[in-house]
Amino acid sequence: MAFGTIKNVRKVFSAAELKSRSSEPVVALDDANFEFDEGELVALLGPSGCGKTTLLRIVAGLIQKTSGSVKIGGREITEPLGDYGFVFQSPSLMPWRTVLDNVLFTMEVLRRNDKAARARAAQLLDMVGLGDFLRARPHQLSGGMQQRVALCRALIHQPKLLLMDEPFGALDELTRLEMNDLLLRIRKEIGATVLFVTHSISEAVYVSDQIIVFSRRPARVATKIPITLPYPRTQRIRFTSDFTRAERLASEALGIISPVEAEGTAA
Ligand SMILES: Nc1ncnc2c1ncn2[C@@H]1O[C@H](COP(=O)(O)OP(=O)(O)OP(=O)(O)O)[C@@H](O)[C@H]1O
Repeated sequence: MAFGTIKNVRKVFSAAELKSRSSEPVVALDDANFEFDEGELVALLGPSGCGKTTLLRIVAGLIQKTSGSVKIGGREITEPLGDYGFVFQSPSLMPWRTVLDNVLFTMEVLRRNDKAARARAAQLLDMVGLGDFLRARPHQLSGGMQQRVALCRALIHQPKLLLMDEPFGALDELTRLEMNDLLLRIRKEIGATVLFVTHSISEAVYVSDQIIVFSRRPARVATKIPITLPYPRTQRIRFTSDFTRAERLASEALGIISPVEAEGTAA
């Protein structure tokens, strides 16, 4: 049985939720359907405003769906899911706290900030290459380093599910490539299941096992693209025909190129 099942999920933001009397309801998601296995990394790709963030928030139980079913680990999500980590586009670190204490924040909220938690935080920070920055403050770190701290904060309580909302979207390209490799390495070591929202076709192909391509709002799943590129993946894989084929399929699904054009290009 699949670890996660998204079935006929629809989300309409009512005029009341929009906090404006004159607003029309917004259909953010219309009949989203897909499944994923435990340990899988699923990239969610789609045009801006098509409801990707909304879907992550529904999966986390932070907002209610209008209809449909979301099951994680066999359980229907009707309230905030305890066992998940969330990484946003902005690292949102607390500037007055050290790197270590930012990571431990999750454990404070869970009232599990003990010696073992501190040891794990230090171990995670070491794993992402920040072992020498435990006592640093966020302003002393680059954007990529701050996002590594945010990743450790999301993983400190060993969640089964990691939700990532354009986590590397604000980084320069080289840092982003590095973070893609870091994500692949961390995921191998930790074994979490990941739902990963991105706007980047090549990032989606590089990091994922499956790409779910959404149509324009109201979003439906346009295509599911299995990514069968072998592991371990290194940047060189971007220059293989299997990689460019997956990019082409995603570009077609997004309507960036037509299938006919794509055939012409390939010839
Ligand atoms: N809390 C909310 N109240 C009302 N409407 C909302 C709310 N959150 C999202 N929406 C609307 O739902 C639609 C989908 O938004 P969402 O942020 O999920 O899209 P997205 O695909 O993540 O976009 P992007 O890629 O630009 O981040 C948008 O039209 C947005 O205005």
